[in-house]
Amino acid sequence: MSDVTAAAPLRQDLSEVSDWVTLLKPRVISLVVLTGVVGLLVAPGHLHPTLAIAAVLCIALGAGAAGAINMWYDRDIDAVMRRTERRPIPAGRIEPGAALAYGVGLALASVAIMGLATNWVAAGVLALSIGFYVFVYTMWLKRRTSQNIVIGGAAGAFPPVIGWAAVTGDVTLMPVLMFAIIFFWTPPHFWALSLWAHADYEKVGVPMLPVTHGARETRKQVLVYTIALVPLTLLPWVFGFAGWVYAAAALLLGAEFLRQSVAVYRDLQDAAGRSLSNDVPAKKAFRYSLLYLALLFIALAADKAVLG
Ligand code: HEM
Ligand SMILES: CC(C)=CCC/C(C)=C/CC/C(C)=C/COP(=O)(O)OP(=O)(O)O
Repeated sequence: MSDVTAAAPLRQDLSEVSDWVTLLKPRVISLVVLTGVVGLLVAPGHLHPTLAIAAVLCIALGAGAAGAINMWYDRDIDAVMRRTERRPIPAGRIEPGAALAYGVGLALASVAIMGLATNWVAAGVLALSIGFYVFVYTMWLKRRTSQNIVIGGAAGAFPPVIGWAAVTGDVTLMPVLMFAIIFFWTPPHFWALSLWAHADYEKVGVPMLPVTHGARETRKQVLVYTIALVPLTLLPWVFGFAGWVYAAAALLLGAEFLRQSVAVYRDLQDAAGRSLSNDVPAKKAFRYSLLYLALLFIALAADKAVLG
């Protein structure tokens, strides 16, 4: 057998593995894991490093499992939307039933291992967030209301609470503040994206805000939530959970997020109605939203490392 023929099965195996990884929405998980790790780092107390690693893996697996079940449920609309048509299920590379079994199996395993490795409060919040993403967001609200991502978005706000609870076994004010920060960050994050991705959602009848209320209202809501978010991010400092390192970072990062959201609001390209697919301010704001949340949470951890 020539080298080229011998390499073909290996290439196929690797691409199959990569499809199973894609089902977990790995790029989204990276930020979920970052916020979960920061929850774990800023919590008072100590968790054995092996158990801390297990807890982080469980957050990643649980979030990934929920993503896989989301892709199983949404396979009909994913097949029609350009952004998602090449995903493993609509592209026919993974059987829907197999993806569902994989997602449910990983979800159960992640919750069980979290409970055994740390405590059942952390495991319970992990189960709640998986349930929120799968049942509340994906199955109930996503196709029914333009407020889908506001209410359902709570799912993505739980990871720092899970990280905190893995160390302390409780949920107090600081993890609630971290939850609130991600909760208010989600609408500008998603609605900025939806301004240029609205055609896909329109095509499949998913009632995202630009589809139901138009681009102008969406731009306003991006700004309104960013205005609410920035003072909220200062509360960990106000309540004494974080010091000046975090407060300075929150102010600087927030000022830039506000600047970007004002640019999204002021953009008049769609004065007549719809946004355009090359909506530059909205694309910039979406990309910045990812950097913003990452740096804000890194600042929280750095603040604790520097100031104790
Ligand atoms: C209901 C809440 C949310 C919705 C509807 C949403 C929706 C989306 C969508 C549609 C994308 C584009 C994905 C793609 O390229 O195909 C995206 C990207 C992303 N989201 Fe969200 N998101 C939500 C919450 C979150 C949360 C809570 C996090 C993490 C804390 C997060 C992290 C990310 C990341 C890291 C990306 C970039 C992925 C990439 O590079 O492809 N999202 N989001
Ligand atoms: C621990 C745990 C369970 C965390 C939850 C993780 C998380 C980030 C939830 C929010 C979700 C998200 C990426 C929604 C996009 O779904 P969509 O179906 O609207 O996007 P799509 O069209 O790209 O599939």
